[in-house]
Amino acid sequence: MARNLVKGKIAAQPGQHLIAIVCTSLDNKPKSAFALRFVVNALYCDGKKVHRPDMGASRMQANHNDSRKKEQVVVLATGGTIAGAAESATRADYTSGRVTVDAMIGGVPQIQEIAHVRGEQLANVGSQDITFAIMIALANRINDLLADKDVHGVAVTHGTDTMEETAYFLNLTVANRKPVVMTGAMRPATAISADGPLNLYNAVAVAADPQAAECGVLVVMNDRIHGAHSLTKTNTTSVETFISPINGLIGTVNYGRSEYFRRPFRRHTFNSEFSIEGVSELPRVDIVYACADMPPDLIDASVDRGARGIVIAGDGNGNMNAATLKRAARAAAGGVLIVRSSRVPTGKVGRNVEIDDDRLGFIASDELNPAKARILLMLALTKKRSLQEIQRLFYEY
Ligand SMILES: NC(=O)CC[C@H](N)C(=O)O
Repeated sequence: MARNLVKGKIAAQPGQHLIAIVCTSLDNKPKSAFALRFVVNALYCDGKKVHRPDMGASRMQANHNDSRKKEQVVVLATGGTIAGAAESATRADYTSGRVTVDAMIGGVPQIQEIAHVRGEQLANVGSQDITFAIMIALANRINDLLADKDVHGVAVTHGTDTMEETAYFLNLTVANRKPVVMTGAMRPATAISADGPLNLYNAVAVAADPQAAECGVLVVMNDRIHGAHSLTKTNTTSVETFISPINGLIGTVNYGRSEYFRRPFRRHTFNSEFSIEGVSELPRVDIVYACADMPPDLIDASVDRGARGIVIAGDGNGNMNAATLKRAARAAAGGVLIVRSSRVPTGKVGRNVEIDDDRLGFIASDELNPAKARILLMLALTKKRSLQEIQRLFYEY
């Protein structure tokens, strides 16, 4: 493939350092504006290479699937509403994980026009029943598949309830630059206006798109492309359920045509320091949800049950009442890792704001919600690490 180096595109924004992007054109002789595609290879900030490609530096061209050769994409199915079935097209009650991967792919024959697609059934459960054993099997299978030079990308179908947890787990444990794209549905396969088929079509299109490489694990739902670090589920039934409240969308995809706005800033996949090679189980970490006048002995219950870490879904900026704070401090002094996250869906939890983390030996979750903070802490605890090192992980991933 011809490589045409374009140097010195400037994308400075008010308040930012000047950033120059070195781009490689994938097409030496563009026939139209749409045929031009760029992959950002490296970013330079004040003359120094920035290893984590930035957010918002440039808006890339929309892709153009028609002019591209068909790539091989493997769909790994785990269940969820996308594979759900109801008694009728208008019933709200249904059962997740009824439709097989072959039936899902067969239901969208147009998908074979954008990629060579084949499926594998890894599980078939509602995502409330996803286990770490399934997540580990999924990460291992993705790592194996992506090591095959003929596989361009992987799409994973999954229930939406815990999709953000599996996405974040894979973001830390898949060690490859190729696209990994998760999708699901809010309406079962049998419903009027089921959203699963178009979501699957769009997810496969993104998994076949060279621009989706090095973005970490992406989630494609309802025409939006989210990053695993940022996205969260916000509505119990609506098709517009996922938002990325902290860092915003990675891009959009409309009938298979994607457009990218930014790249994830945090470390992931190919530059993650985590590995699940040889790991079959993870240490226990519990989540304790804070509320007014909460009973403090929930902390003791977790400690007594052998939790190696506790994530507090704190009020506001990771707060908890004085009685709980006392028990959490006692647990921390006994070697249990205490991470302060928040039950509030947006905003960071910073260190030493109303609680003296330095004195009590606590960790602040920074941008991670409780469910994702738990996953990071579980992976962090697979190896001996100091408090400072674990706090660093919360700033970097
Ligand atoms: N829309 C969905 O996928 C949520 C339903 C189901 N509980 C699941 O997570 O699999």
